Amino acid sequence: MTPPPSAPLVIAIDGPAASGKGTLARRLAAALGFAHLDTGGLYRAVGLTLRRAGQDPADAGLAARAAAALTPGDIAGLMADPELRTEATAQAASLVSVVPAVRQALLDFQRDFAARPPALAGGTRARGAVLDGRDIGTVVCPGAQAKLYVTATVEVRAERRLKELQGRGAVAIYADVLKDMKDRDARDSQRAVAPLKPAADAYLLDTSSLDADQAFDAAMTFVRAKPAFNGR
Ligand SMILES: Nc1ncnc2c1ncn2[C@@H]1O[C@H](COP(=O)(O)OP(=O)(O)OP(=O)(O)O)[C@@H](O)[C@H]1O
Ligand SMILES: Nc1ccn([C@@H]2O[C@H](COP(=O)(O)O)[C@@H](O)[C@H]2O)c(=O)n1
Repeated sequence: MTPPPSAPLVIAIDGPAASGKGTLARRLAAALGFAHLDTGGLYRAVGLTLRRAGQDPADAGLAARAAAALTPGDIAGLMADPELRTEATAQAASLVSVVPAVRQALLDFQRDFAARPPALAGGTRARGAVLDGRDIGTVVCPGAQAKLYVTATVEVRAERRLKELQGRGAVAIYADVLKDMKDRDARDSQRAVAPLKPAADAYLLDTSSLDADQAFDAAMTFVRAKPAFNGR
């Protein structure tokens, strides 16, 4: 008889904006044959929905209603929308993310992804899931087999975001990007529910002086040393 497929492994990656967690999460997922979920995209989807409707993302009631109404189909569409990646949408996401009912509405989607990761491109079964965000190791997947907290100085992160925005043809000024990043860091780490913070058992990875390859190598060494990942 064929043994049942083993439960998917989960890697939780948290950290502040532009620390490189998304880049790292995508690379780890590709290397391990895992599915990847950018959970920031979910909060951005709520923020963008409100902006498009001309509604204030700081209005807790409207934000909660928008989050509860989002279907998986809406999420897939919004995740592919270029406007999801703008700084205005990032700020809207940060505003809606302080609302407990918004976080609750998005929790099942994230936990379901971790428990039943979707098939990879080509239809291959994913052997696990990598989720990146702010509260994955602490709230969404506290039982994750590997947890990383990726960080970098705010100045380095603002430089990275500036380059990224300019690379996309956006007009951006370093001082504005730095200020937005500081505002978002403060709101994300000081909110009452699920604030940005490392899980007690997370591996702290400061990428301030690491390039993306070096960050990936360090993360892979950490993950492979975890008993659950032996042989992967
Ligand atoms: N170690 C690194 N060194 C230099 N640049 C990096 C590194 N990691 C990622 N980058 C670049 O920095 C930018 C931000 O990276 P990324 O999107 O992975 O960050 P993030 O933490 O997921 O941000 P956000 O939370 O805002 O989505 C991207 O342009 C990416 O290519
Ligand atoms: N698990 C998460 C992920 C994100 N947020 C909020 O969304 C904002 C945008 O996230 P990005 O990763 O795309 O930058 C972020 O600033 C947080 O406010 C969250 O609360 N929890």
